[in-house]
Amino acid sequence: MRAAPVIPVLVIDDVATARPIAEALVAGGLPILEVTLRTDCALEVIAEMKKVDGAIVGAGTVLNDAHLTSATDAGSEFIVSPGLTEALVESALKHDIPLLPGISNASDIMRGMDMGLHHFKFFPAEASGGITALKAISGPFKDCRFCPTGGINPRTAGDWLALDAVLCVGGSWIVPKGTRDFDKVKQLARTASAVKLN
Ligand SMILES: O=C(O)C(=O)C[C@H](O)[C@H](O)COP(=O)(O)O
Repeated sequence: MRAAPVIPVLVIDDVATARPIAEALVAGGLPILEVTLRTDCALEVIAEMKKVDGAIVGAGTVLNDAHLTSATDAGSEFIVSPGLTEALVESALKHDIPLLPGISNASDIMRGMDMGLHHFKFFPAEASGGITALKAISGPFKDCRFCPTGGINPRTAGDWLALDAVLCVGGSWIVPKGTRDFDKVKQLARTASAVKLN
């Protein structure tokens, strides 16, 4: 979560674009890549992106033990989920892989803490009340850190990153769905990696 200010959330449906997209993101200063399991070829995309020097590739949209197992087998180095279940945490412990589960209220955080977690994705960040909500929710949990994701854009990323409780943000804006414009991806990554704290 500290390796880059922005984690690109990727929805890739053409394996042929996996490597050039990963190369563009790494060259643009965003080495942490979250490949969502939202497309049929996502596991192949993870394996392809892992071949790129400097890329740290994980799987997103991981909902259960079966997803986590196949994502780990494909070479994922971390796991992101929109929510938090005991089964998923147990699966991550079994596979000894870092897990960033989604939370959107105090009870979710407390369940996570009961299982030894202190780092969470705040999802869906804007729809859950935005910065005001995260400030209020994170108040009682001084040791917890967050990666807000969902509805964040280049104009608001700096506002989120300025919060002490926020280590990084996630977002899909860096790689528009279906893009083959890899120079543009590099440019968007450069801008995101240099985001100024507002
Ligand atoms: O697929 C998942 O596991 C998710 O949790 C959803 C993604 O994180 C958001 O869809 C990204 O949000 P946007 O940047 O607003 O597009």
